[in-house]
Amino acid sequence: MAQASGARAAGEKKATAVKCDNVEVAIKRKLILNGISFDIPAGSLTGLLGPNGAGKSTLMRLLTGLLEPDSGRVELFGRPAGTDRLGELSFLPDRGQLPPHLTAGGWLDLAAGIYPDWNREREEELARELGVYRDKKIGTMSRGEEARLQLLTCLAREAPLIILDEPFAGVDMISRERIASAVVAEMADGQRTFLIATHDIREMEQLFDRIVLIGEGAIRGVHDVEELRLGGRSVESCYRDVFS
Ligand SMILES: Nc1ncnc2c1ncn2[C@@H]1O[C@H](COP(=O)(O)OP(=O)(O)OP(=O)(O)O)[C@@H](O)[C@H]1O
Repeated sequence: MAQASGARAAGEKKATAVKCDNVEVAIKRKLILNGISFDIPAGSLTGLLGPNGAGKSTLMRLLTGLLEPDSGRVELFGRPAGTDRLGELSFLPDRGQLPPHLTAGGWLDLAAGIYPDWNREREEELARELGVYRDKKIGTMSRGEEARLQLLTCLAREAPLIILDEPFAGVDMISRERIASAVVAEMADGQRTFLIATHDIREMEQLFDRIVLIGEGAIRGVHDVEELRLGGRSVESCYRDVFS
C-alpha cells in the first residue's frame, strides 16, 4: 500500500481545516453526537475510525453543513460550516448513487459543468489510475467500479477539503490500492486536507497521519500516527485497545 509523502511528510502544518467545539446532535430525540471536540490541521490526512453506528457519517454530514448541530460550533478554515461552504469541500457520502442511465463520460461531463473547480486534466489522470472507462454505462457497473467513479468525481475537484465516507466499501484489494495511491498523489503538495471514514484500518493505516476515534457518539481519542509509532503502537492496536 502506498505511503504518504511530500510536503506533508516534511511536517509543515498550517491552519486548522476543521474545528468541532462541544458539538451535540440529536436525531428523533436520540443523542447521536455528544460533546464532540477535535481539530484537523490543514494539509493532513485524518482517519475517522469507529465501530458501526458510532456516528462517523453523522459527523461528516455535520461538517458539510447538510446537518446542523443542536449545540456547539463547527468551523471550516476558521469560519462556521454551513451549506454556503459546500464549494470548499468535496464529499463522498456513504450511500451515494450516480444516475444509472448515464455513461461514466456523460456523468463526468455533467459534473465538470456543475463544479467550477473541476480539473479536466486531473479527471483524465485519475480515470487512468483508477481504471474508469468513459463509455461504460453506470447502470451496468459493478459496485466497485461505481465506487471508483464516485471517488474520481470527488478528487477531480480542487476543493481544499475532501471528506470521504467509506470510499473502499465493496472495492477489491487492487482497486483499494489504486484508490489509496490516488489519494496519496493528491496529498503530495500538502495543499489539501482529507478526512476519511473507513473500517479498513490495517490497509489504510500507512496513509493516515492522524486518527480520530469515535464510539457511541463521543470522541474516544485523537492521535498523531507518528507519535503512536514512536511509542511502538499501530493504529490497529490503538483501535483494539479502545473498542474491544
Ligand atoms: N436519520 C436517522 N434517524 C434515526 N437514527 C439515525 C439517523 N441517522 C443516524 N442515526 C443513528 O445514529 C447513529 C450513528 O449513525 P452513523 O450512520 O453516523 O454511524 P456510522 O459510524 O457512520 O456507522 P457505520 O460504520 O455503520 O456506517 C446510529 O445509531 C444510527 O442508527
